[in-house]
Amino acid sequence: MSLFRQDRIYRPSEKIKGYEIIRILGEGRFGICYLVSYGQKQFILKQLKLGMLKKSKGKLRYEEDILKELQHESIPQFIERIEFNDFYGYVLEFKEGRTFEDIIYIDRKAFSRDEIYCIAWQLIDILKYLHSKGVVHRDIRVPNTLYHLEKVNLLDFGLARWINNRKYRADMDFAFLGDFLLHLYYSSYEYKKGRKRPWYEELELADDERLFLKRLMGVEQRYSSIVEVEKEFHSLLKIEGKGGE
Ligand SMILES: Nc1ncnc2c1ncn2[C@@H]1O[C@H](COP(=O)(O)OP(=O)(O)OP(=O)(O)O)[C@@H](O)[C@H]1O
Repeated sequence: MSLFRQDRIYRPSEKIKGYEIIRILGEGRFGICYLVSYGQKQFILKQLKLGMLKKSKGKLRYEEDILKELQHESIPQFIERIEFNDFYGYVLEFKEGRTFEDIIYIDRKAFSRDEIYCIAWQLIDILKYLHSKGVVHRDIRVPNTLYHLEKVNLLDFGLARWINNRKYRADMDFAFLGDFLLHLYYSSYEYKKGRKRPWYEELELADDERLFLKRLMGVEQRYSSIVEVEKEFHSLLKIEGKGGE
């Protein structure tokens, strides 16, 4: 998809309202994501493509509207909107870390069970916060999550919506969480020749762990709320002796 006529890509060392471009981090269908600096600090600047902004009839504004309402240490803070003639974008807090996608598929890190439980715990905490604020993320995936010093950060609220219990339900996040955790489990899996089996047969999982994942994924009765997910996860920690209360 080419840029709309007025869209301009900014180059390193150019400035936008005092923010100096360091480099482009990514270009999606809807925008360009820059790493920028202001004084000594680094930030993220998201430039929305003007053509898409028109076509999407407001949908591109959800990330901005939603991030403005959130305050959580694992979610980038909204800093400010920047708008002038042919530019529409916003500045976000820069979060440290590599994406789980890079850690799993480039670094080839094999996550231990303890690490997986610690990551799951943090993601459940983030989801509990989001759902309590009336937000469903709908895109918790390995390229949208950063890991730094054992802390998880959740990015990319482009598909996030206000929960309305019709089209946008909180439980939509559970299958994403389940699928995300499966990527972590598979990071240490040794593939064997032969017939491909479903994950719940292939992975070596304790019964309760398997049921927990199946319920997240909707293979068994889906959890009704993040509070229920948290409760079940808590009992799992106790059963597995991972230090839960
Ligand atoms: N707040 C942030 N802190 C640090 N890095 C970030 C932040 N936001 C985005 N990034 C980095 O920039 C990359 C691109 O960001 P993002 O996924 O939001 O935009 P995009 O790739 O242009 O959009 P999309 O993935 O929706 O097409 C991410 O993979 C991440 O590495």
